[in-house]
Amino acid sequence: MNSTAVLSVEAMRAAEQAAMNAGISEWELMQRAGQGAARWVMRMAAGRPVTVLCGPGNNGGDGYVIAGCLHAKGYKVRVIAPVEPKSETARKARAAFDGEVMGRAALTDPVVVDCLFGYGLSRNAKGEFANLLEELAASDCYKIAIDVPSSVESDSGSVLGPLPRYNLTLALGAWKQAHFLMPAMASMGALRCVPIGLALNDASDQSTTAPRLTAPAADSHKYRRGLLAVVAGSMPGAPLLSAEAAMHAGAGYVKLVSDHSHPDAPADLVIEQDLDAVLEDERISAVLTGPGLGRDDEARKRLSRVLGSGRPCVLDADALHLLRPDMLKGADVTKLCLTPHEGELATLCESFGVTLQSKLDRARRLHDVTGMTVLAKGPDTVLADREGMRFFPRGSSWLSVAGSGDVLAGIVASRLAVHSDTMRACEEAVWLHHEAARRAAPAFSASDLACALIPAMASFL
Ligand SMILES: NC(=O)C1=CN([C@@H]2O[C@H](COP(=O)(O)OP(=O)(O)OC[C@H]3O[C@@H](n4cnc5c(N)ncnc54)[C@H](OP(=O)(O)O)[C@@H]3O)[C@@H](O)[C@H]2O)[C@@H](O)CC1
Ligand SMILES: [K+]
Repeated sequence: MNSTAVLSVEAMRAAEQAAMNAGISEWELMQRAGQGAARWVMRMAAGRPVTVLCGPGNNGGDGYVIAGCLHAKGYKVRVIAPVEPKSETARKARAAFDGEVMGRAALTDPVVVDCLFGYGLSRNAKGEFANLLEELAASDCYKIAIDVPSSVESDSGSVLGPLPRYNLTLALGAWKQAHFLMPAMASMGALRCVPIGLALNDASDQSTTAPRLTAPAADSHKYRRGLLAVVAGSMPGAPLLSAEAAMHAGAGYVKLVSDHSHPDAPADLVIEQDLDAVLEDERISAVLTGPGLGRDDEARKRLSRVLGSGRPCVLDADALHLLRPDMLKGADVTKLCLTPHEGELATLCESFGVTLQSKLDRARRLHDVTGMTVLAKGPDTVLADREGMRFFPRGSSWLSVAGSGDVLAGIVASRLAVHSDTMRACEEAVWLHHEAARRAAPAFSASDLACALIPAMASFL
C-alpha cells in the first residue's frame, strides 16, 4: 500500500540509508524504483516509442533501469544522456543497459521520460540540460517526470530551470514536499507514488486523504451538534459569508454576533448583538472571528474578549493582523486555529518573530513558537500542527475568488464546533472547500461556493 509520508531530502536520504543498513542495497532500491516506474511508463506508452532523458545522478540511474525494462518488453526505446553518469550505482545501471544511448537528439518520440535530476538538483539547470528541458516543454509528447520534474527543487517546490508541463509525475519511494507546493505542483500532472520498501511509519509529515464525516448522533439536538458564534465587526459581508458556509458544514446552530442589520441574511441564521451574553452561553462550542472584524480599537477589544472566552477558536483575516503574543497569555493555544493567506502569514511571522522565508517553514515555525494550529491557505495549502505538517492535493484554481477565504474559515469553525479538534477541523475544511469548488459551476462566487458545500458534505459521509 502507498504511504502518505511526505519527506524532505534529508529525511529521504535517511530513509534510504536505513533501508541500506537493513541490507537492501542502493542497487536494489534503484531496481525497485526503476521497475515500478517502468510499469507506469508502459501503461501510458501502450506500445508507442519512448525516449528516456538520463542525468548524471541516481535519477539518471533510474532512467537506465526504466529504459532496460522497456527494452526487455520489446519497446522501441532510446536514452538521451548529455553527460555520463557520475554516481557508482547509476554507472552500474548505465552499463547494464544494452540499448541505444545518445548524447543529443531531437525529441521526436511520442512519450518522453524525464530522469535528468531528482531530489539531488542543487543549482540552476543550464546548458545542455536546460536546452533539453526547453525542447521538452515545447514538445506535444506525453511527458513523465521521474521522482520530481528535473528543474524542481524537492524541498521548496521552487523552479531552477525550464519547466515543462508533465502529464504524469511518479514519486519514488515517498512523496517529496515539492509534490504539494507551488509553483512546482502546477506542472506535475497526475501524481502517483511508486513504493520501494522504505520504512516510513515514523514520518511526521503526511499528505491527507479524503476525510470521513459522520452524520449527527441519533439523539442529537441543535445545541449538541455544535453551536458556533461568528463574531463580526465593522464590515457586514464577510462574516455573513463565513456564517452561511458554517451553516452548511455540519454545525447544528450558527449565531452571527453583529451590530449590522443584515437584510440579506437567511431566515435560519440567528443574529445577536450582545457579544458578552453569547460568549457566556455554556453551549457555545466554537467561535470564529476576523472576517470583516476591522482593525481598530473596538475590533481589538472584540478579539480579546473572544480569546478570553476560552472556547475553541478560529482566527482569520483582520484577527490575524491584530493578534499579538501578549494576547495569548492564559489562553489554551491548542484550541486556537489560524487560517492565514500568504500576506496574513507574513504579518503573523512579523508579530511572532518568525524570520523564515518559505511558506512551509513559516507555517511550521509559527506553530512551533505559538502552539496554535496554522492552516496556511492558498493554491498550495499546508497545515502545521502538533503531529507535523499536513499536505493536500491541488484544489480548483477557481477558488481564487474574493470571499473564498471567508468560506474556508466558516467551514473550519463549523467543523471545530462539531468536534473541537483543531487539526481535524482544518483537514476536513480544506477537503470540503475543494469538493465544493469541484461541485460548483466554474467562475463561481463565494456565495455559490458556500451553497455547494451542501452536496460536497455528501461526498464524505
Ligand atoms: N539513493 C537511493 O537509494 C535511491 C535514489 N533514487 C533516485 O535517486 C535520485 C537522487 O539521486 P541523486 O542524489 O544522485 O541526485 P540526482 O537528482 O540524480 O542528481 C544529482 C546529480 O546531479 C548533479 N547536479 C545537480 N544539480 C545540477 C545542475 N543544475 N546541473 C548539472 N548537474 C547537477 C549533481 O552533481 P553535483 O552537484 O554533485 O556536482 C549530481 O551528480 C532520486 O530523486 C531518485 O530518482 C531511487 O533510485 C531510489 C533509490
Ligand atoms: K526527474
